[in-house]
Formats: sequence, C-alpha cells, structure tokens
Amino acid sequence: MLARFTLTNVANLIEQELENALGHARPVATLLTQVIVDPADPAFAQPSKPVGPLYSEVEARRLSAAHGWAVVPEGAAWRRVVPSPMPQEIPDLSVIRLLLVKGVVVICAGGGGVPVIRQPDGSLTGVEAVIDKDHASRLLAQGIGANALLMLTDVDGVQQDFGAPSALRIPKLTATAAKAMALPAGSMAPKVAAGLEFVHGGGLIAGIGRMEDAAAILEGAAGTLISI
Ligand SMILES: Nc1ncnc2c1ncn2[C@@H]1O[C@H](COP(=O)(O)OP(=O)(O)O)[C@@H](O)[C@H]1O
Ligand SMILES: NC(=O)OP(=O)(O)O
Repeated sequence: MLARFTLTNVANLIEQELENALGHARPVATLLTQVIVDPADPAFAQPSKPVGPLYSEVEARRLSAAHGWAVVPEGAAWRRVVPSPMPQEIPDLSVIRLLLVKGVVVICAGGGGVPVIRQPDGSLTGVEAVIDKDHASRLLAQGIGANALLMLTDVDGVQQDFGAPSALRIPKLTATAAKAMALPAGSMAPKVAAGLEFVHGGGLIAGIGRMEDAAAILEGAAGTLISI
C-alpha cells in the first residue's frame, strides 16, 4: 500500500514534467496498473526483493517474529525482503491501448505495477510482492506492440568490469556475451533478460542507458543495445 502511494507521487512528478516538456500540447495520463502474477510462482517461497528501511539485526528479528516478515542481512544492516514474482498479464492493456490510439502519453506499470492474483471466480485480489519493473515493462511493451523498449537508469549502459577502474560501456550486447557476464539479480540481470526476451519476441530495439541519452540510444549512439 505504501509502495502504491510512493509510485503515485513519483508518477505525478513524471506527468507534470512531461506535460511541461510537451508544452501541454499532448495529454498525459497516469494509470495505477494492476499486474497479474501466478500464486504458484516459486518466488513466493523465496522472498528476494529488499524493501523498506535498514534495521539492526535485533530489530529485524523482532519485526520478523511480530509480523512474519522474511528478513536478510544487507551489508552491515538488515532489511525486509518480499517475493518478486514474474508478471504474467496486464489486465488493463485494453485501456492503455485505447488511450494510446487517442494520442495520450501513458505513464503506467510504475515500479512493476500493483501485484494481483486471479481467483478461481475471476476476481482479482492483491498480494504482498514487488514485481520486477524491467520484466513488467517488457510485458507492457510486447502487449502494446512497441518497436522499442528503453530501460533508462543511472548508468551509461551495461559495463564490462563494472565497479572497477577499467569499467567500460558495452555498446552492443549479445545473448551469448550476456550469459558469460554473471550480472547481478535485481539490477542489471533483469534488464538484460527483459531486453533479450523483447528482441526474441520480435521487438526491434531493446536499449539500456541514461535517461538523458534516450534519443541517442535509439540511434545506437549511446547506451547498450541488446541483440540476439
Ligand atoms: N555490469 C553492470 N553494468 C552497469 N551497471 C550494473 C552492472 N552490474 C550491476 N549494475 C547496477 O545496475 C544498476 C541499475 O539497475 P537498477 O538498480 O535496477 O536501476 P533502476 O532502479 O534505475 O532501474 C546500476 O546502478 C548498477 O549499480
Ligand atoms: N519493482 C522493482 O523492481 O523495484 P526497484 O526499482 O526497487 O528495483
């Protein structure tokens, strides 16, 4: 619920900035997007996504006992972890398509979307989880038939020797080269996996890089382009 409020606030900032940048010439809409996950997803048995503040070990263990939270060490501190299941379906895709056809710029699937499961009677109910936002974006891009999927972040692309002084951006990354890299779960690995899945499914461009380089990434002049 807290994540939902945070995402709504972030989306509101993006909406304002986009409207201003577009000179209010195009309508911009934010959608709180439900994303269906599978209750049998193995991720539910293995919470892995850190959320919320840092705790001391004593406090983390107390909260774990009181609320049934899964907690893990992170560096010198402890954090709560929740399941990170794969997104299966975006039930509001038809609404998103309707808005796009009318020329509306749609901001949606923020933070991976609001995770829900479909009950046997067809109704949707919320679950405690954080869906990986790169996979949710990939599912959305495929669902609207997008030509390009850009995953814009705080690094200039996928880097060789990441974290070392010799770190270097990789302009074009193939599936084979990506496999040899052992990229970390929860940050760069899902971006590359989502990009590979997008191009495997017929998407034309999957790029990773900085927000300010978005146009240049599309032209192959910045960031990392993922290829099969
Ligand atoms: N080989 C790598 N090249 C570049 N960044 C990497 C690499 N391995 C891990 N990262 C990390 O991936 C992060 C981007 O992923 P993420 O934290 O999910 O960002 P965001 O929330 O902006 O999508 C970078 O800030 C960097 O710390
Ligand atoms: N949804 C998701 O993957 O969140 P982060 O931005 O914390 O990675």
